[in-house]
Amino acid sequence: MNRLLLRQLKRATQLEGEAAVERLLAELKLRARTESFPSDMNRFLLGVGELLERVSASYDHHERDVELHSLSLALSSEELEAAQRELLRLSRSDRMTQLWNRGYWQERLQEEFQRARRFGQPVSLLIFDIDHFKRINDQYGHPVGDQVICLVADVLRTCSRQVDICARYGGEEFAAILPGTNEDGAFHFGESLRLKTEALGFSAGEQAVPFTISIGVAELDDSFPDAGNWLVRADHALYDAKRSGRNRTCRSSQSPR
Ligand SMILES: Nc1nc2c(ncn2[C@@H]2O[C@H](COP(=O)(O)OP(=O)(O)OP(=O)(O)O)[C@@H](O)[C@H]2O)c(=O)[nH]1
Repeated sequence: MNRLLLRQLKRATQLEGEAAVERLLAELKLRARTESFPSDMNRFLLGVGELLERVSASYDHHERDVELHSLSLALSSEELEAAQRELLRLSRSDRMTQLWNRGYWQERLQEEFQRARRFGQPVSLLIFDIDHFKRINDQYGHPVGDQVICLVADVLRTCSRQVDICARYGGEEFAAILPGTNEDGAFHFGESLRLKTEALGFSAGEQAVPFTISIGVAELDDSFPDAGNWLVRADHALYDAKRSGRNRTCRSSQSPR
């Protein structure tokens, strides 16, 4: 409604906005019914009253429309944000196991390296792979190999803490960053993963499919120049575990440098 009219209304009724319009309507209706008003004036006032009511109803209707549209806009922006979050999660996940993928894990490795250097907290790396996995594929077929990969991923997921950053590093190889964990803790975690995996007892049809994992752990220490070197140290420990007979956990600190 135009501002001049609203100002006049306020002056006449001592009220503002909707309350002022309502007071005016009530007043018009009352006066239009009194005998002292000439009948054509009555009709005119009733007409003005109806017009004002219609304008006010249509205003309410539009206001409701605006509210509904704002609500649906808010909803669609929420849906958009949820879709973006889901896309981001997918771009960071490994399709087969739902663990983090190698690319995202490597980003986190850099971050955790910087964080540990900055705050001096212990942090360890754990790398492991399934022993003689090629034989599992060759003997039982690729789909069984895939199932074994998923079972090992489940063991890793269920044994790890919420703060641990676990990934399928590639093929049958896995990696985990363990914040706040020293080498003893990482070794202990590795051993529990290894024993749980060994005890899984998976079978393909009638045939039991035994499988084990070999693990290397490395706690970050001041002598590692960068995150890449830290990874190499854990990899060396994994290599030691393979070389010394598989199905075991080896520590980087005990690897020949
Ligand atoms: N089923 C399946 N096989 C895979 C996948 N990714 C890699 N592989 C296979 O995993 C096997 C890994 O073989 P190797 O690197 O020789 O290792 P390994 O046989 O486990 O031997 P060690 O590690 O020395 O104990 C290869 O045959 C790959 O084809 C996958 O997603 N699914």
